[in-house]
Amino acid sequence: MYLLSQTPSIADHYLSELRNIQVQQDRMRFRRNIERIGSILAYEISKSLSYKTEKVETPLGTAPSRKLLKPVVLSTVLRAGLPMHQGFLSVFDQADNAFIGAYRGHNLMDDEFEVEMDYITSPDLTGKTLILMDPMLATGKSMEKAYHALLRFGMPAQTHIAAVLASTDGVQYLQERIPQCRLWLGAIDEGLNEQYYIVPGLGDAGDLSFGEK
Ligand SMILES: O=P(O)(O)OC[C@H]1O[C@H](OP(=O)(O)OP(=O)(O)O)[C@H](O)[C@@H]1O
Ligand SMILES: O=c1cc[nH]c(=O)[nH]1
Ligand SMILES: [Mg+2]
Repeated sequence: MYLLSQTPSIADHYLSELRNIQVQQDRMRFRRNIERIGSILAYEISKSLSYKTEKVETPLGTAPSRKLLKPVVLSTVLRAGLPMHQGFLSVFDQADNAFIGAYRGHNLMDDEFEVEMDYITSPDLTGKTLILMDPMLATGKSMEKAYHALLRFGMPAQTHIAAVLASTDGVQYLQERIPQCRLWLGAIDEGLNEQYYIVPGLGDAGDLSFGEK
């Protein structure tokens, strides 16, 4: 597991703004900060990927260079994932893209919820590098369900899962159920409240980005 907050950086400043109840009223800044952390995580993931070496022709000669070995597919859970997706896409600009419509459907009988999925689209994933992202990893149910739903589009060579903010429970949930996926996280908070929101967290990332549902 990679944890961005382990090393102090400008990403901490972006995360502090994301959490701040006053600053987060500025929806554009909120989306932009999610996007910026997305780009940083994308860069960190890029260091773990494989590259082929080839020569590139410059106006003055030829230079050795590296190119990504395998195609990357960026996959995002709607809605809150959209700004993060944009941040990843600015790094992996040639990537193909997958989208999953998922939301927490509440069971009226108790406080539990099931993740409802009503839309999924993806290119063939066979042999590719899949990066699945969602800014919030709370219980981990959305991410796990999204991953398994994506497998019907083919088995990726490797899967990376990225989140801006995760809960300890969510991390454990994914590590137990899909240990083959590598986790890339901005920060981890200890708590989950009765509604399964991350505490102290930042609130509802989808609502803060796009307005209340
Ligand atoms: O780890 P989990 O417990 O599954 O929770 C995380 C999910 O919950 C949020 O989505 P939400 O249902 O609020 O939808 P939204 O993005 O449309 O706001 C968030 O964006 C994740 O997708
Ligand atoms: O804390 C949380 C949990 C799920 N979704 C969010 O947006 N925030
Ligand atoms: Mg939401």
